[in-house]
Order: sequence, then C-alpha cells, then structure tokens
Amino acid sequence: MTALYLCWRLAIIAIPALSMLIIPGLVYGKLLAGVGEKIQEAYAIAGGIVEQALSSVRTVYSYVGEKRTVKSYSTALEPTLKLGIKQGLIKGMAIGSVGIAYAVWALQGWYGSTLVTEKGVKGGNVLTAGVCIVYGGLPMLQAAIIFEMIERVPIIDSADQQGKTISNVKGELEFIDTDFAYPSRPESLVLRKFNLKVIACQTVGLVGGSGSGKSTVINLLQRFYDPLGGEILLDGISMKALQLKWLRSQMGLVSQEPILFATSIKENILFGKEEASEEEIVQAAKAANAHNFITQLPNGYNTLVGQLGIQMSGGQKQRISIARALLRDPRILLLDEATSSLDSQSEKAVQDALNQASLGRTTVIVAHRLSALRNAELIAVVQSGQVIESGSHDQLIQNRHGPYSAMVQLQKTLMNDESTSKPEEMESNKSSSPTKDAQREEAMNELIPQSIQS
Ligand SMILES: Nc1ncnc2c1ncn2[C@@H]1O[C@H](COP(=O)(O)OP(=O)(O)OP(=O)(O)O)[C@@H](O)[C@H]1O
Repeated sequence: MTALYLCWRLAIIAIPALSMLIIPGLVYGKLLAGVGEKIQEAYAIAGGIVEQALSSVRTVYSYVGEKRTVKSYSTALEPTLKLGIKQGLIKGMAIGSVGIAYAVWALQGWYGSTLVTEKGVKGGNVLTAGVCIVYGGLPMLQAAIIFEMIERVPIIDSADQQGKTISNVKGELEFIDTDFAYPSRPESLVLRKFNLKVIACQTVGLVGGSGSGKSTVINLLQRFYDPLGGEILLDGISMKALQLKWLRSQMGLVSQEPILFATSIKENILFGKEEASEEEIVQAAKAANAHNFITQLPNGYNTLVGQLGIQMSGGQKQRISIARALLRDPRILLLDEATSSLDSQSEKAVQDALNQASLGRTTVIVAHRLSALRNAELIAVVQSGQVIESGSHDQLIQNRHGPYSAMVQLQKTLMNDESTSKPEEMESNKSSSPTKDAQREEAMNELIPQSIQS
C-alpha cells in the first residue's frame, strides 16, 4: 500500500513481477513437505529400534546382539543421509529463487530512474517504494512454504473435532464387504469382503489361524486405519462419519501385549479415565483381579512399573491393562488375546471378571484358546481375511466337518482330554505352555484349509 501511495507507476510493475516468487514458494513447499515427511518416518523407524533395544535390553544382551542392534540402527539411518541431501538441494533452490527479488531490484532501478528523469517523480519516493516492495515481498516465499506445510492434515486425525456423536450409543457393530490392506503392504489384502454383524451387548469371539486377520479387525474398529473398500458401522452409522475422539472413548482395549507406561500402577490405570476417583481405580483393579497383588507390593498402587512395565510379570501387566480398560466403563470392550499371558488360575479369575465386565456391553474377543470364548454368543471363524463360518458354539459344533469343529477336535487332542466337547469343559485341562500353544497354532493353520476343502 505504501509503495502504491508513494509511486503507483513503479508498484504496478514491480509487485506483479515480485509475486512470481509465490510460484517457486509453492513448488518447493510441496517438495520440502514430502521429503520432510520421509525424513521423519526414517527417524521414527531408527528411533523405534533404539526404543525396542532399550526396552528389551536383556534379550539383546542374552543373544549378544549389541553389534546387530547398532548395525540395524545405522542401516535405518541410511535413508536420512540421502533424504537430507535432497532436502538441502530443494532448500538451496528455494533460496536461489530469491534471485527473482534481485531481478525485481534491477527492474526497479531501471524503471525508477526513467520515472525520475522522464516523469519528474521524486527520487526519494521511488527509492522508498522500491524498498517496501522487495522487503515486503520476500516473506511471500517463506509464507507460501509455511502455508503448504500447515495445510497438510493426516488422513485419520485424532485431534479432529468434526463428525457425529451418538447420544445413546447401543454398540451395534457391522462390517459390510470390508477390504483392507496395511499401508506398508498395499498389494496384499488382509481383509477381503469381510462381513460380520454384532448386535448390541453381544459377545462375539473371533477365532482362526495366525495371520488370518483377527487383530486387524480390532485395529479397524478403533479406526487406526480405514478400510479400502466396504464399510464399518456403529449403530448403523459409518465410523468415518463419527468424531474420532468420541468413537475411541467408547472402546476399551486389552491387547495381546499389554503396553504399560513407565510410571506408577495407579497412573497406568488412570490412563483409562483421567478424572476417576481412588475408589473407582480400586474397583476396576478388583474387577481385573489385580487389587490383591497390587496391595501386596511395598508401594501398592504407587509402585513404579518400569519401562514398558518391565518390573511386572506378564500376568500382572495384563491385569493392570484390564483394570485400565474397565475403569473407562466402555460401551465396546475389545479383548485381543487378553488372557494369553496368565497362568491357569489367574486366567480363570480374570476370565470370570471379563465375563462379568462384558455384561451389558458389546464385546469382541480374539482368542486362540477356545476356553476364552465360553461366553461368546457368536463365534466367527476367520480365514484369510474372511468369515468362513459363524454361529453359536452349539450351532457350529453341529457341522462336524466344519473348521470350528476341527479346531475343537484339535484342542481336545492337544489337551489330551477325551471328554471335552464344549469350550468350558476344556477350561480345567488347558495348558499354558508356550510349546503347546505354538503346536496348537501351527496345527490350526494347517487344519482349517483342509477342513474347508472337505
Ligand atoms: N502393521 C502391519 N503392517 C503390515 N502387515 C501387517 C501389519 N499387522 C499385521 N499385518 C499382517 O496382516 C495379516 C493379519 O494380521 P493379524 O495380526 O490381523 O492376524 P491375527 O489373525 O490376529 O494373527 P495372530 O492370531 O497371530 O495374532 C498378517 O499377514 C500380518 O503379517
């Protein structure tokens, strides 16, 4: 504006010339954002290796894996070198495009002097207008780069406040023809035309061989990823239309490998519901069969669990994470092998607690041991990302040559118990030996396809 006021003739020529800076600004902004993202990813991978090595330092030492770990860290950092050079080049070119500003200086020098000599414009006005144009215009380049970066939004944005919430959510879940592949392996579909309907407050069990897609179903329910095709509905509304924060607050997850933060037991449980009272924490811990062992520790609920919970046993970690999920009192309870690291006695106690906790809410259980599914009203057998058989235990067992019957038979054989024809009857005889679990898993993977063919 100042330039227009002082010398409009100069301004109407120099400002459009200088605005050409926006073009390289936008181009380099896009390029820099892309490279920056890749650099972040590479550092995240390298950082993950360090984090993993530190949290599993005993495994690294016991396998004398120090050199290997350092090597994989160095390998993970390699892409950052190439990307760093690329980033430097783009930045260099971006800075180089400032040359346009110098060209505008030259233009102003020539045209300004013509205006002074031929049109009688004051030299001071020309000079001041010229300085205003160039120094006001240079930040345009930086602004274009910054805006390009600011405008980038993640595909699934957990901070996004947009979307619907359901006031009286029932908890009915439905997968309709869902296709999904993980972004890192876009060519291999993990779920293909996956269909499943879970009515409100129902307990559904997902069973199937390793890698069949059971945990992926849990990941999609929490919208860690979006399906590539088809839809997932909550109470008949597409999950994509729901507010992400609200959606996740309706769910409580207990996963295969419970993740604890390096703080106290109490803080870990409180992660489920920040504003919970002491009484609620104790109630949740009791429901998860964790209260007794917690109170026996010298510092009770204030006991520190260590990095990733390293100072707790597997079963203790699992029970703390169950308490965390129960504290939230979620509408939908997701149990991904939630009782897998418990000994038989604790498993029974926690299983009872989970059965109690699942009353009145929709519960999705992923389990290898069929004993964990004794309360499931619906069992879905998953194979290669599809539901190949579903129904109640009694219905499925009728199909003597079906995959579910085959699994029951297999578990009976492995548990060496002739009398087990119902999951609950297997309870007392199951083994928590990892070898048996692995055997069962391996045999199950081989058995399911055969049973389908038969
Ligand atoms: N983050 C990921 N990126 C790429 N592929 C993945 C990822 N997570 C899982 N997969 C692949 O997706 C497929 C299904 O995995 P998923 O964990 O859902 O199986 P699962 O049935 O839960 O197995 P398990 O019973 O062993 O836990 C597997 O082939 C697995 O290798």
